[in-house]
Amino acid sequence: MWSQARFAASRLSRSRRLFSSAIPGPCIVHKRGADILHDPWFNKDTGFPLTERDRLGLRGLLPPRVISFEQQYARFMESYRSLEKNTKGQPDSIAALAKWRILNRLHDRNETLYYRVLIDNIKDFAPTIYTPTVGLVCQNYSGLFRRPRGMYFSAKDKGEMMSMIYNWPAQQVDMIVLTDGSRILGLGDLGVQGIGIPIGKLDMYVAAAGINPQRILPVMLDVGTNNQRLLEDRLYLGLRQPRLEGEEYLSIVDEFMEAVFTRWPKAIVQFEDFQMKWAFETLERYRKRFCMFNDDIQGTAGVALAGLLGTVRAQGRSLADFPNQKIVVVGAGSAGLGVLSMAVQAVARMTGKAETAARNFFLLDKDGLVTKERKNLDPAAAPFAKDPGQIVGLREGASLLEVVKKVKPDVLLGLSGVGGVFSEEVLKALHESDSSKPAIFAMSNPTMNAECTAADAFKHAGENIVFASGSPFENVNLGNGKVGHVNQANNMYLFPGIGLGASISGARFITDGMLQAAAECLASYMTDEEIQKGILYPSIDS
Ligand SMILES: NC(=O)C1=CN([C@@H]2O[C@H](COP(=O)(O)OP(=O)(O)OC[C@H]3O[C@@H](n4cnc5c(N)ncnc54)[C@H](O)[C@@H]3O)[C@@H](O)[C@H]2O)C=CC1
Ligand SMILES: CC(=O)C(=O)O
Ligand SMILES: [Mg+2]
Repeated sequence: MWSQARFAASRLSRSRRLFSSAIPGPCIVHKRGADILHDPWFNKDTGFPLTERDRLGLRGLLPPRVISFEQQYARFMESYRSLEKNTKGQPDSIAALAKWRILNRLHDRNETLYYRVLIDNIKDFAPTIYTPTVGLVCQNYSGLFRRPRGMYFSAKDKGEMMSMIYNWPAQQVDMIVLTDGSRILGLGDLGVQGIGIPIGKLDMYVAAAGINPQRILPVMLDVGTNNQRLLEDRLYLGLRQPRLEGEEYLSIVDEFMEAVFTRWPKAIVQFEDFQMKWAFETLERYRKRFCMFNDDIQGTAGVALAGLLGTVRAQGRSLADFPNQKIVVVGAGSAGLGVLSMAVQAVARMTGKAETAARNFFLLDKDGLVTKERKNLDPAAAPFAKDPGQIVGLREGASLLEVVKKVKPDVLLGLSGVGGVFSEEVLKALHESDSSKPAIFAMSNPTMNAECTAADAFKHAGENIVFASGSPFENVNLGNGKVGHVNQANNMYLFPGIGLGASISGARFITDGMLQAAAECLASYMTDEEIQKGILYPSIDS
């Protein structure tokens, strides 16, 4: 079991790792003078000691006083705290963007200080650099853009990518997060503006897995957008054309993958926020050729499975009881289907019966309960479609309320991207479920797209629930000193470890077995005491 001592040891080794890889021993800077001050990888601002100022041609380019790293750190945190105070009472989006701006400016100026600040305050800053604020940043990216970060490959670069990849200044890249911007969180197609997601994900790699920030690369593959508002926006920074489709689309992704693995054969590519059809197709196309994975399908599934196993324990049942859990999954997209596939594999392993492994799982999409009677049934959803004979009292397309009333599930898990679909009626119906401790996973992002809020879940489904959401909510005060614990069921608990594990083991491919091991490992961190309090995942700052 995970003890305090191990926590402390792991934090220590993580920070050592960060410093040993982020600031490699004999770090040779090939730049001089002002070029160094304008390079966030090497810039120390006023922190350059006098000897370095002489050696690097910086004398006279900085005010004379040398400010230590610790003083710079304290000064930044002071500015941040005063900004926090000054934006209190302002609309949430204004305050959130102000916090993002101050962090982003530091990121653009001095990465060493930025990552130190981020790692030490990850719990406070994750909602800014990651969900929910990163969603707002993507929505407004063309207006917020000041300095480029990462690489942009567009449909106009066809035939050029092999040479373009050598424009990236780092000799070595370990982790790439790639998006085509087609399904950014629950916000839909944001085209080139989706670059904010790879940037935020890679910040988590540095903060949580100690990956060297000079060896990460956020990438936007701009194949156009079908977002009319963006196409009409004269300040939009991406290609103003409809998305490429079919073979034209795939040839762009193929060319990118070939270019990346030619220059960096040991890199790992994480596919992120691709619309469902391309998420599945690219995973199948590349997973046996390159070291890659799809975070929305596979990372999310691992985190959800860890939470589902924790839920069984929270109900006071043995893990062997997992196959008997009745689970309703709302959302048949890349994330929902990824979760179901992994949960079904887990049940099949436990029972040895693959044919009946999906028996207790129910899948709904925007047209309601998915059954074998569904016209144009998506092949990816077919393994989870119910046989009409199996669901007495329910029909094809039954509403969520009907399903919850009839099935009386142990778990209601949302990956629909639709805010509020776990309505008051649905939550009250769950209150009547058979389960000793029903669980609600409102996993869609950002906050406004969550299937329900934490407060509504505890209010309508009762205090005896387990609650998790994709974006953070505050714990809920239930009165009489009782607290409704809010978990953050987000793939951020797994992807940094998947990338780090694949990288340091030199894995050539990322297999289902590795993802399953990651999920089980995450679940095993939790003590019985925590699980009894409804805590399913470790605290973010650990
Ligand atoms: N917490 C986490 O770690 C993660 C959360 N997500 C979130 O999950 C959401 C969905 O992501 P994807 O599966 O990739 O999207 P997707 O677009 O592939 O799938 C969305 C699914 O929801 C269904 N849906 C839409 N309206 C519905 C309604 N009213 N009732 C029931 N189902 C409805 C659609 O039919 C579709 O099957 C997004 O908001 C995303 O942010 C995704 C990955 C990880
Ligand atoms: C967390 C995440 O990957 C998503 O919402 O898409
Ligand atoms: Mg995602």
